[in-house]
Amino acid sequence: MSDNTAQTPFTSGFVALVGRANAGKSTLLNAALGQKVAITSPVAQTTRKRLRAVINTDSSQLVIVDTPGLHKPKDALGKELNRSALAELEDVDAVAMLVDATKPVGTGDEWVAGHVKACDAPYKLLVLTKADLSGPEQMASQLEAARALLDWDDELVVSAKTGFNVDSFVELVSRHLPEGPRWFPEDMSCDATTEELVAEFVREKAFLNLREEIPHSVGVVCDSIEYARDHASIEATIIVEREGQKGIVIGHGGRMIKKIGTEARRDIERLLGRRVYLDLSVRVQPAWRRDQNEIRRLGYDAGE
Ligand SMILES: Nc1nc2c(ncn2[C@@H]2O[C@H](COP(=O)(O)OP(=O)(O)OP(=O)(O)O)[C@@H](O)[C@H]2O)c(=O)[nH]1
Repeated sequence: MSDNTAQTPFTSGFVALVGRANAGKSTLLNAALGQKVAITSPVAQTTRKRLRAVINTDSSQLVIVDTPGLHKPKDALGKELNRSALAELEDVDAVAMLVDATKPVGTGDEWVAGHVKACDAPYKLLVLTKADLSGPEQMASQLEAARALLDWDDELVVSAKTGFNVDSFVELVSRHLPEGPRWFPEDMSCDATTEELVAEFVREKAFLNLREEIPHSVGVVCDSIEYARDHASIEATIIVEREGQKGIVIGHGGRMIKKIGTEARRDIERLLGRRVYLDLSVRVQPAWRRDQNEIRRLGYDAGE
Protein backbone atom coordinates (compact mmCIF):
# COMPACT_ATOMS: atom_id res chain seq x y z
CA MET A 1 0.00 0.00 0.00
CA SER A 2 1.30 3.45 -0.81
CA ASP A 3 1.53 5.65 2.23
CA ASN A 4 1.75 8.91 0.43
CA THR A 5 0.06 10.41 -2.53
CA ALA A 6 1.04 13.71 -4.10
CA GLN A 7 -2.21 15.31 -2.96
CA THR A 8 -2.55 14.23 0.66
CA PRO A 9 0.41 14.18 2.99
CA PHE A 10 0.48 11.23 5.38
CA THR A 11 -0.47 12.29 8.90
CA SER A 12 0.00 10.52 12.20
CA GLY A 13 -0.17 11.23 15.87
CA PHE A 14 -1.59 10.60 19.29
CA VAL A 15 -5.18 11.38 20.16
CA ALA A 16 -6.46 11.30 23.74
CA LEU A 17 -10.10 10.49 24.45
CA VAL A 18 -11.15 12.16 27.67
CA GLY A 19 -14.44 12.73 29.41
CA ARG A 20 -16.47 11.98 32.46
CA ALA A 21 -16.87 8.38 33.49
CA ASN A 22 -19.40 6.61 31.25
CA ALA A 23 -19.25 9.20 28.46
CA GLY A 24 -18.64 6.45 25.90
CA LYS A 25 -14.87 6.62 25.37
CA SER A 26 -14.19 2.89 25.21
CA THR A 27 -17.22 2.27 22.99
CA LEU A 28 -16.09 4.92 20.50
CA LEU A 29 -12.57 3.52 20.48
CA ASN A 30 -13.83 0.00 19.66
CA ALA A 31 -16.16 1.35 16.98
CA ALA A 32 -13.42 3.42 15.35
CA LEU A 33 -11.08 0.43 15.42
CA GLY A 34 -13.76 -1.99 14.18
CA GLN A 35 -12.65 -4.49 16.77
CA LYS A 36 -13.17 -4.94 20.47
CA VAL A 37 -10.12 -4.11 22.54
CA ALA A 38 -11.50 -1.77 25.18
CA ILE A 39 -14.08 -3.01 27.65
CA THR A 40 -17.29 -1.13 28.28
CA SER A 41 -20.14 -1.27 30.76
CA PRO A 42 -22.91 0.92 32.13
CA VAL A 43 -21.01 1.06 35.43
CA ALA A 44 -19.00 4.28 35.67
CA GLN A 45 -15.24 3.87 35.92
CA THR A 46 -14.97 0.63 34.01
CA THR A 47 -11.76 1.63 32.28
CA ARG A 48 -8.70 1.25 34.48
CA LYS A 49 -5.91 0.61 32.05
CA ARG A 50 -4.63 3.07 29.60
CA LEU A 51 -4.99 1.48 26.22
CA ARG A 52 -3.54 2.63 22.93
CA ALA A 53 -5.35 1.53 19.82
CA VAL A 54 -3.85 2.02 16.39
CA ILE A 55 -6.13 2.98 13.52
CA ASN A 56 -4.66 2.83 10.05
CA THR A 57 -6.16 4.50 7.01
CA ASP A 58 -4.57 5.01 3.59
CA SER A 59 -3.43 8.47 4.53
CA SER A 60 -3.08 8.43 8.30
CA GLN A 61 -2.27 6.55 11.46
CA LEU A 62 -4.11 7.53 14.62
CA VAL A 63 -2.90 6.25 17.92
CA ILE A 64 -5.96 6.62 20.09
CA VAL A 65 -5.41 6.71 23.81
CA ASP A 66 -8.39 5.61 25.87
CA THR A 67 -8.21 7.04 29.36
CA PRO A 68 -10.09 6.19 32.52
CA GLY A 69 -13.05 8.51 33.02
CA LEU A 70 -12.26 11.47 35.19
CA HIS A 71 -14.09 11.60 38.49
CA LYS A 72 -13.81 12.59 42.11
CA PRO A 73 -11.40 10.02 43.59
CA LYS A 74 -12.53 7.99 46.61
CA ASP A 75 -9.47 5.78 47.09
CA ALA A 76 -5.94 5.17 45.85
CA LEU A 77 -7.28 3.45 42.75
CA GLY A 78 -9.46 6.48 41.94
CA LYS A 79 -6.50 8.84 42.37
CA GLU A 80 -4.33 6.69 40.15
CA LEU A 81 -7.01 6.62 37.45
CA ASN A 82 -7.25 10.41 37.41
CA ARG A 83 -3.49 10.78 37.38
CA SER A 84 -3.21 8.37 34.49
CA ALA A 85 -5.95 10.13 32.49
CA LEU A 86 -4.51 13.59 33.04
CA ALA A 87 -0.97 12.43 32.26
CA GLU A 88 -2.19 11.46 28.79
CA LEU A 89 -3.05 15.04 28.01
CA GLU A 90 0.51 16.18 28.39
CA ASP A 91 1.90 14.90 25.15
CA VAL A 92 -0.75 14.35 22.51
CA ASP A 93 -1.42 15.92 19.13
CA ALA A 94 -5.17 16.06 19.60
CA VAL A 95 -7.69 15.77 22.39
CA ALA A 96 -11.25 14.63 21.86
CA MET A 97 -13.43 15.41 24.82
CA LEU A 98 -16.53 13.25 24.92
CA VAL A 99 -19.74 14.64 26.36
CA ASP A 100 -22.73 12.38 26.88
CA ALA A 101 -25.70 13.75 24.92
CA THR A 102 -28.11 12.27 27.46
CA LYS A 103 -26.65 13.73 30.65
CA PRO A 104 -26.82 17.44 31.47
CA VAL A 105 -23.47 19.15 31.07
CA GLY A 106 -22.34 19.84 34.61
CA THR A 107 -19.48 20.52 36.95
CA GLY A 108 -17.83 17.21 36.06
CA ASP A 109 -17.63 18.25 32.40
CA GLU A 110 -16.40 21.71 33.40
CA TRP A 111 -13.64 20.16 35.45
CA VAL A 112 -12.52 17.92 32.57
CA ALA A 113 -12.78 20.81 30.10
CA GLY A 114 -10.57 22.90 32.40
CA HIS A 115 -7.82 20.31 32.03
CA VAL A 116 -8.31 20.13 28.27
CA LYS A 117 -8.11 23.91 28.06
CA ALA A 118 -4.86 23.94 30.02
CA CYS A 119 -3.11 21.32 27.91
CA ASP A 120 -0.94 22.13 24.90
CA ALA A 121 -2.60 19.83 22.34
CA PRO A 122 -2.95 21.82 19.11
CA TYR A 123 -6.35 20.37 18.19
CA LYS A 124 -9.30 20.13 20.57
CA LEU A 125 -12.45 18.42 19.41
CA LEU A 126 -15.81 18.27 21.12
CA VAL A 127 -17.59 14.96 20.60
CA LEU A 128 -21.20 14.63 21.66
CA THR A 129 -21.82 10.91 22.18
CA LYS A 130 -24.86 8.59 22.28
CA ALA A 131 -26.71 10.47 19.53
CA ASP A 132 -29.02 7.48 19.14
CA LEU A 133 -30.40 8.06 22.63
CA SER A 134 -31.01 11.77 22.28
CA GLY A 135 -33.73 13.73 20.44
CA PRO A 136 -33.03 16.87 18.38
CA GLU A 137 -34.00 19.28 21.14
CA GLN A 138 -31.91 17.63 23.80
CA MET A 139 -29.03 17.42 21.33
CA ALA A 140 -29.25 21.13 20.53
CA SER A 141 -29.26 22.18 24.18
CA GLN A 142 -26.43 19.80 25.03
CA LEU A 143 -24.36 21.16 22.15
CA GLU A 144 -24.96 24.69 23.29
CA ALA A 145 -23.90 23.88 26.84
CA ALA A 146 -20.82 21.95 25.65
CA ARG A 147 -19.79 24.75 23.30
CA ALA A 148 -19.60 27.07 26.28
CA LEU A 149 -17.02 24.82 27.97
CA LEU A 150 -14.18 26.03 25.79
CA ASP A 151 -13.27 27.34 22.38
CA TRP A 152 -13.32 24.06 20.45
CA ASP A 153 -11.56 23.67 17.11
CA ASP A 154 -14.38 21.42 15.88
CA GLU A 155 -17.44 19.59 17.09
CA LEU A 156 -19.00 16.31 16.06
CA VAL A 157 -22.08 14.35 17.07
CA VAL A 158 -21.61 10.56 17.06
CA SER A 159 -23.25 7.31 17.98
CA ALA A 160 -20.74 4.56 18.55
CA LYS A 161 -23.67 2.12 18.92
CA THR A 162 -25.08 2.73 15.43
CA GLY A 163 -21.81 3.80 13.83
CA PHE A 164 -23.15 7.29 13.05
CA ASN A 165 -20.21 9.61 12.30
CA VAL A 166 -17.61 7.17 13.60
CA ASP A 167 -15.76 7.28 10.25
CA SER A 168 -16.11 11.06 10.25
CA PHE A 169 -14.46 11.11 13.65
CA VAL A 170 -11.43 9.26 12.27
CA GLU A 171 -11.31 11.44 9.14
CA LEU A 172 -11.68 14.70 11.00
CA VAL A 173 -8.97 13.92 13.51
CA SER A 174 -6.67 12.54 10.77
CA ARG A 175 -6.92 15.81 8.90
CA HIS A 176 -5.68 17.70 11.94
CA LEU A 177 -2.72 15.51 12.85
CA PRO A 178 0.78 16.58 11.87
CA GLU A 179 2.54 15.09 8.89
CA GLY A 180 4.42 12.04 10.05
CA PRO A 181 5.21 8.36 9.53
CA ARG A 182 3.37 5.27 10.70
CA TRP A 183 4.72 4.92 14.21
CA PHE A 184 3.39 1.40 14.64
CA PRO A 185 3.25 -1.59 12.28
CA GLU A 186 0.06 -1.73 10.24
CA ASP A 187 -1.00 -5.07 11.71
CA MET A 188 -0.84 -3.85 15.30
CA SER A 189 -4.25 -2.87 16.63
CA CYS A 190 -3.39 -2.07 20.23
CA ASP A 191 -0.56 -2.03 22.72
CA ALA A 192 -2.03 -4.43 25.29
CA THR A 193 -0.74 -8.00 25.59
CA THR A 194 -3.10 -10.92 25.06
CA GLU A 195 -2.94 -11.60 28.81
CA GLU A 196 -4.01 -8.03 29.56
CA LEU A 197 -6.91 -8.19 27.10
CA VAL A 198 -8.06 -11.54 28.52
CA ALA A 199 -8.02 -10.13 32.07
CA GLU A 200 -9.95 -7.07 30.92
CA PHE A 201 -12.56 -9.13 29.04
CA VAL A 202 -13.19 -11.18 32.20
CA ARG A 203 -13.42 -8.00 34.27
CA GLU A 204 -15.96 -6.54 31.83
CA LYS A 205 -18.25 -9.54 32.28
CA ALA A 206 -17.89 -9.30 36.05
CA PHE A 207 -18.85 -5.61 35.81
CA LEU A 208 -21.86 -6.42 33.66
CA ASN A 209 -23.12 -9.25 35.86
CA LEU A 210 -22.37 -8.09 39.39
CA ARG A 211 -24.44 -5.42 41.03
CA GLU A 212 -23.77 -2.31 43.02
CA GLU A 213 -20.48 -1.84 44.82
CA ILE A 214 -18.94 -5.18 43.97
CA PRO A 215 -17.70 -4.36 40.46
CA HIS A 216 -15.27 -1.77 41.76
CA SER A 217 -13.80 -4.33 44.17
CA VAL A 218 -13.02 -6.69 41.32
CA GLY A 219 -9.57 -7.03 39.80
CA VAL A 220 -8.60 -9.71 37.31
CA VAL A 221 -5.28 -11.23 36.46
CA CYS A 222 -4.61 -13.70 33.66
CA ASP A 223 -2.29 -16.35 35.12
CA SER A 224 -1.47 -18.39 32.04
CA ILE A 225 -2.32 -19.03 28.41
CA GLU A 226 -1.30 -22.28 26.79
CA TYR A 227 -1.79 -22.63 23.07
CA ALA A 228 -2.54 -26.01 21.51
CA ARG A 229 -3.06 -26.65 17.78
CA ASP A 230 -6.76 -25.83 17.74
CA HIS A 231 -7.48 -24.24 21.10
CA ALA A 232 -6.06 -22.27 24.01
CA SER A 233 -6.28 -23.11 27.72
CA ILE A 234 -6.43 -20.07 29.93
CA GLU A 235 -6.30 -19.63 33.69
CA ALA A 236 -7.41 -16.36 35.27
CA THR A 237 -8.10 -15.19 38.79
CA ILE A 238 -10.80 -12.77 39.89
CA ILE A 239 -9.63 -10.80 42.92
CA VAL A 240 -12.14 -9.39 45.41
CA GLU A 241 -11.74 -7.59 48.72
CA ARG A 242 -13.95 -9.60 51.07
CA GLU A 243 -15.01 -13.21 51.69
CA GLY A 244 -18.68 -12.23 51.17
CA GLN A 245 -17.87 -10.85 47.73
CA LYS A 246 -16.16 -14.10 46.83
CA GLY A 247 -19.44 -15.91 47.51
CA ILE A 248 -21.34 -13.47 45.29
CA VAL A 249 -18.86 -13.82 42.44
CA ILE A 250 -19.12 -17.60 42.63
CA GLY A 251 -22.92 -17.51 43.01
CA HIS A 252 -25.37 -20.29 43.91
CA GLY A 253 -23.94 -23.57 42.76
CA GLY A 254 -21.20 -21.67 40.89
CA ARG A 255 -23.74 -20.14 38.53
CA MET A 256 -22.38 -16.59 38.54
CA ILE A 257 -18.76 -17.46 37.86
CA LYS A 258 -19.89 -19.84 35.15
CA LYS A 259 -21.89 -17.05 33.49
CA ILE A 260 -18.96 -14.62 33.70
CA GLY A 261 -16.69 -17.31 32.25
CA THR A 262 -19.02 -18.25 29.40
CA GLU A 263 -19.52 -14.65 28.33
CA ALA A 264 -15.82 -13.79 28.58
CA ARG A 265 -14.88 -16.94 26.67
CA ARG A 266 -16.91 -15.82 23.63
CA ASP A 267 -14.99 -12.54 23.38
CA ILE A 268 -11.66 -14.24 23.99
CA GLU A 269 -12.40 -16.80 21.27
CA ARG A 270 -13.09 -13.95 18.85
CA LEU A 271 -9.83 -12.29 19.90
CA LEU A 272 -7.71 -15.42 19.53
CA GLY A 273 -9.58 -16.95 16.61
CA ARG A 274 -9.72 -20.38 18.24
CA ARG A 275 -11.61 -22.40 20.81
CA VAL A 276 -10.85 -21.43 24.40
CA TYR A 277 -11.02 -23.31 27.68
CA LEU A 278 -11.23 -20.74 30.42
CA ASP A 279 -10.58 -21.71 34.02
CA LEU A 280 -11.60 -18.95 36.44
CA SER A 281 -10.88 -18.88 40.17
CA VAL A 282 -11.59 -16.29 42.86
CA ARG A 283 -9.18 -14.99 45.47
CA VAL A 284 -9.72 -12.60 48.39
CA GLN A 285 -7.16 -9.82 48.72
CA PRO A 286 -8.38 -7.44 51.44
CA ALA A 287 -8.45 -3.74 50.51
CA TRP A 288 -6.38 -4.14 47.34
CA ARG A 289 -7.78 -0.86 46.00
CA ARG A 290 -5.97 1.02 48.74
CA ASP A 291 -2.70 -0.72 48.06
CA GLN A 292 -0.56 1.08 45.51
CA ASN A 293 1.60 -2.01 44.89
CA GLU A 294 -1.40 -4.17 44.16
CA ILE A 295 -2.85 -1.54 41.81
CA ARG A 296 0.47 -1.57 39.94
CA ARG A 297 0.62 -5.37 39.92
CA LEU A 298 -2.81 -5.52 38.31
CA GLY A 299 -1.71 -2.91 35.78
CA TYR A 300 -4.34 -0.29 36.71
CA ASP A 301 -1.82 2.50 36.92
CA ALA A 302 -0.36 5.11 34.66
CA GLY A 303 2.59 2.93 33.69
CA GLU A 304 6.15 4.13 33.05
N1 LIG B 1 -26.94 3.78 23.12
C1 LIG B 1 -25.64 4.05 23.18
N2 LIG B 1 -24.94 3.65 24.24
C2 LIG B 1 -23.61 3.93 24.28
C3 LIG B 1 -22.96 4.64 23.24
N3 LIG B 1 -21.67 4.79 23.57
C4 LIG B 1 -21.53 4.18 24.78
N4 LIG B 1 -22.69 3.67 25.21
C5 LIG B 1 -22.95 2.94 26.46
O1 LIG B 1 -22.58 3.77 27.54
C6 LIG B 1 -21.97 3.00 28.59
C7 LIG B 1 -20.58 3.55 28.91
O2 LIG B 1 -19.76 3.41 27.78
P1 LIG B 1 -18.18 3.23 27.90
O3 LIG B 1 -17.66 3.21 26.50
O4 LIG B 1 -17.83 2.11 28.83
O5 LIG B 1 -17.84 4.61 28.61
P2 LIG B 1 -16.40 5.13 29.13
O6 LIG B 1 -16.40 6.61 28.88
O7 LIG B 1 -15.29 4.35 28.49
O8 LIG B 1 -16.56 4.82 30.66
P3 LIG B 1 -15.43 4.74 31.83
O9 LIG B 1 -14.74 3.44 31.65
O10 LIG B 1 -16.29 4.80 33.05
O11 LIG B 1 -14.56 5.93 31.69
C8 LIG B 1 -21.95 1.55 28.06
O12 LIG B 1 -23.07 0.88 28.59
C9 LIG B 1 -22.07 1.71 26.57
O13 LIG B 1 -22.68 0.60 25.94
C10 LIG B 1 -23.75 5.06 22.10
O14 LIG B 1 -23.29 5.67 21.14
N5 LIG B 1 -25.07 4.74 22.15
